[in-house]
Amino acid sequence: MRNLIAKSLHLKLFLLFALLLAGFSSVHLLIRYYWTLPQLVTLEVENDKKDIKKLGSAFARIQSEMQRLAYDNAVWDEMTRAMEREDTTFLSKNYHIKESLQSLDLNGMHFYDYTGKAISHFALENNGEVISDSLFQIASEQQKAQFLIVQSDEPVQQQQLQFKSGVISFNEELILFVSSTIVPSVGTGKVYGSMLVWTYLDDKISRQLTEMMQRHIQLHTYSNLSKEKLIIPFEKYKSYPEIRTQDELIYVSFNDVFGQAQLVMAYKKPKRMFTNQLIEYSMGIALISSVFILAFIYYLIDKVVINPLTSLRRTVYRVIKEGDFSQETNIKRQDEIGHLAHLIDGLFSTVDTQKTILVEANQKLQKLSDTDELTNIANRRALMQFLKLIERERESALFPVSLMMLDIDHFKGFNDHYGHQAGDNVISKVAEALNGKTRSNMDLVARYGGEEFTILLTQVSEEEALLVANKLKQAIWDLKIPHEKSPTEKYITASVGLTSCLQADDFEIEQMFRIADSALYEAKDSGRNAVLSKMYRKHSSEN
Ligand SMILES: Nc1nc2c(ncn2[C@@H]2O[C@H](COP(=O)(O)OP(=O)(O)OP(=O)(O)O)[C@@H](O)[C@H]2O)c(=O)[nH]1
Repeated sequence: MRNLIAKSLHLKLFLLFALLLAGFSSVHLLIRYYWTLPQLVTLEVENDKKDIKKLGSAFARIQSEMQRLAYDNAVWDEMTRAMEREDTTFLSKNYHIKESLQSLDLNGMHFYDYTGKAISHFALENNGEVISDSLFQIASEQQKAQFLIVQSDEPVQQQQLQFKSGVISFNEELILFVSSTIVPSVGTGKVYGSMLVWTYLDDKISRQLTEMMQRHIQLHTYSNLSKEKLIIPFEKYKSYPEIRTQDELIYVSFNDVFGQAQLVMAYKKPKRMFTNQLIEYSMGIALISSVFILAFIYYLIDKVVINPLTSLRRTVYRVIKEGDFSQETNIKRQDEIGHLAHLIDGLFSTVDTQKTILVEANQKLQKLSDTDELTNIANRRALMQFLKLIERERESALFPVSLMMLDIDHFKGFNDHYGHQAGDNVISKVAEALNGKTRSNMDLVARYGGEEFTILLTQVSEEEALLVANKLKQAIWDLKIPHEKSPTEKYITASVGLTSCLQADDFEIEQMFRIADSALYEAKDSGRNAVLSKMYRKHSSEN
């Protein structure tokens, strides 16, 4: 795997992006769990506490409204007089009116003297039925002590107006009450008794609270609720680290006048400003968009950098493999990759030019090494190469093949008489004549050495070869180069030894030379300016 990565830019890039994605996700998760979520949770707890505080205030407001109502009626001189006289008729006529109680959302209105003795009372069920035995009429002394203010045998002479209010339970019914001392209209003085108003803690109150809180508030009795629920005592809600549980509702308990939790208010817990699901979605969306963004960046880098580099690499590889430096990268850009491609094109072009120069130089060198300097015809080396080629390509249609050895007659005498330079000129002229009388594409005229030539004929019969040999001999005579020192002729002449190999299988280079040489020897011996053909025989068959 490491090897694969080391070799591929694509893989490196892919790995880098995978790392980026993993890094991004980790950072996102860390921020989420160690910073965002705790902050949101703290904020949520704060908001829940604010709600509970608001709930407490709303409940207090209901109580203070009842208190105002009690004040409006209790602090009235007419009332003090009626209380003094224990004028129940006055009280009944003015206060014990069903409609006014209902319109005030009250269930009961009671008057007591300063000792706590009930003087007049009026109480209604919610359906409008009069309660004959008012709960407060039959209340115990202990209970009375909680909701009434004055209970001394002696009348209190001078006292400020006083209130008591709270929740109390009677016969498993929860009741909200307010009691007020009855004092003259100045708000202070002799206490004539107490007035008490009360209401069931039921739907009426729940509706009022719902309206004030702008959210549905249910009322429950503490003892009716499952003990598994988290019920937060209103007095302690501030110290609670968490308000929420798995429950749908938040429960807040309020104490009765004895300090016992009696009333529970419940409301649907407000929707979180955040939900885990929302954060999960955001994480998911962030991850998906990151994948897309990284994929797009990957695509861009691939298109802009890696692909052009790959194309460059392929071109360079192909050029090296094929050895054809005339190719181009075909990348036309202004940036660094464009410059690199331009440089590579330049390099290719330089190599191509150098190569051409080298090839030409090699060709020239080849030609030089195959050419005789004096005569400009093939030299012995080229001749031998051609013969070896024939030997190798036996199957080819070159046969029959004839080999002639041609030697200028009495050349020593010519040289001695006319000088070496003149001798050179003769050699050149002879070569030219031989070349002119042979087929350039089928035959080869080579200078074998000194004043000796070899003529190789392909695809000719023995007879034809003999004709050619004679033609060549005649061509030299026809040059009519005077040779005063020749004992045989007045012009330069040559002798030719010839042999022809008809079968490819019989062809042996050395044997060809041997027989042609021997024929030449015999031609010379016969008086020169002669052609002598000798039958070819394979070396092995000769023996
Ligand atoms: N000018 C010149 N002379 C050469 C060259 N190569 C060889 N020779 C001369 O050619 C002569 C060859 O002489 P020989 O081999 O004795 O034979 P010949 O005098 O030609 O007599 P035959 O061959 O028997 O007819 C020698 O004198 C060589 O010096 C050359 O390149 N230029």
